[in-house]
Amino acid sequence: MPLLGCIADDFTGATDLANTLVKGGMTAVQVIGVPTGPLPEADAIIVALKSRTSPAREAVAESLAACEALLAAGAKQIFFKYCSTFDSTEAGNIGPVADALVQRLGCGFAIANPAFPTNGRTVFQGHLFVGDKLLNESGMENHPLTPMKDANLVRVLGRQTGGTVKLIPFAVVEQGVTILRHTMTGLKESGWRYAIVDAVTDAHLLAIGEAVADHALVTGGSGVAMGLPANFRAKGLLPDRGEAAAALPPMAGPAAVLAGSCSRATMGQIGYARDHAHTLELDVLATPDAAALQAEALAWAEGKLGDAPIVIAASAPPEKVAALQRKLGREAAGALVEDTLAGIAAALVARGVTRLVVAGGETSGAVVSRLGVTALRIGPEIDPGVPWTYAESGSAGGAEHPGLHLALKSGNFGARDFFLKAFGV
Ligand SMILES: Nc1ncnc2c1ncn2[C@@H]1O[C@H](COP(=O)(O)OP(=O)(O)O)[C@@H](O)[C@H]1O
Ligand SMILES: O=C(O)[C@@H](O)C(=O)COP(=O)(O)O
Repeated sequence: MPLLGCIADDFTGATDLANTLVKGGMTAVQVIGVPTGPLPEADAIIVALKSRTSPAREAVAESLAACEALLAAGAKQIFFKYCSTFDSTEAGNIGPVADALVQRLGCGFAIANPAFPTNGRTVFQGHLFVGDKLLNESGMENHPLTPMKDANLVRVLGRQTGGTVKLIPFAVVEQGVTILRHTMTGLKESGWRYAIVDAVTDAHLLAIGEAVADHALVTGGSGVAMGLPANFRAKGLLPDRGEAAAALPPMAGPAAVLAGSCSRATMGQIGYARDHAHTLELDVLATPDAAALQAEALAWAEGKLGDAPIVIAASAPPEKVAALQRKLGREAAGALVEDTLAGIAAALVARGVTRLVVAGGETSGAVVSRLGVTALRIGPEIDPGVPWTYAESGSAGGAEHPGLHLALKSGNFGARDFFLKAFGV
């Protein structure tokens, strides 16, 4: 029976959250899509949806279905995971999904906290910073699907929800768990639906995590989940599992990286790979045709597969992304690139690739879905927020595989040498 039931709005976000929970000593399994059968055994189940950019009604329906499955399995607390850069549009989906979960759980109130200080995301006076930049000056204002043009999260969430949003400021958070707990209870009793909670350090997140021990619903990034394993341990529900929580089968076999993220960190990682690995950069604008791009990539990969990773990227700078979007429309442009990379992934697995890094949340959703993977066990962390995961043997995109190691890298996570470091190169 899972202790914590999680609903993540994209696949990299799900592994990021799972990674935090595993580091806190919980076993975690990431389930792909709304579960239809019995859930695997784990302390935390993370249902990975691709709902960040889908129409709000679909995102709500899928999230509620996931919530039902987690509650039916016995989950004691529900966590709604979204991006540490609060990726969303004016229409949602953070507000609509959170509203639906608050209503389903009958809890009236939930915190909203995307902070992840280790990766430079902090919230101060309700404003989200990425490093020393406000969110809307961090590059996220150019995101292909969810451009973030306002750093004031009280305002951003306020536009997406039918409820009300209040700030719990730094000065309150600094006072620690007891004051935080009272403040949250007070807000709930006064009819506020959400509190954006400031957090600048891990110590703040641990205090917030402890203060929400008895909340039916917690919403946020993976950072605020840091404090949750200790709550279950304090209640005598979680044994000390130590490093065993992150054990995966040994890794071997041909390696590849597929990048569909246009975020700054990924663009830097592609730049590094250019000098250190076989790297192909697809020009989607010149050839906006999935079949042709796949044929180009597979012909290029011929004879290059081995222990050192090959890197195939569709990523492009903002002006090229904008040009493709003008030509095809925003959604169709994203879908074309996702379809291209998903097809390449399936073909590479059919050619024996068993270790795969995918850069980008939407991209990971497309790739993992095409591979037909249904569950990922979470293993050791490569860089903050990005663990190796393992999918049991099965058939991926029509080809049998002996088990796949996958690392789903959030667009903006990872050091510059991530694509090689992940494989120990
Ligand atoms: N060259 C390109 N032109 C237009 N869109 C692109 C291009 N390369 C990637 N994309 C799209 O940009 C989106 C990036 O989103 P995602 O994979 O979630 O990355 P991130 O993790 O950085 O948010 C995807 O839908 C992807 O298909
Ligand atoms: O919280 C985060 O930043 C990540 O877990 C996440 O959700 C990233 O999404 P993508 O940038 O779309 O990969």
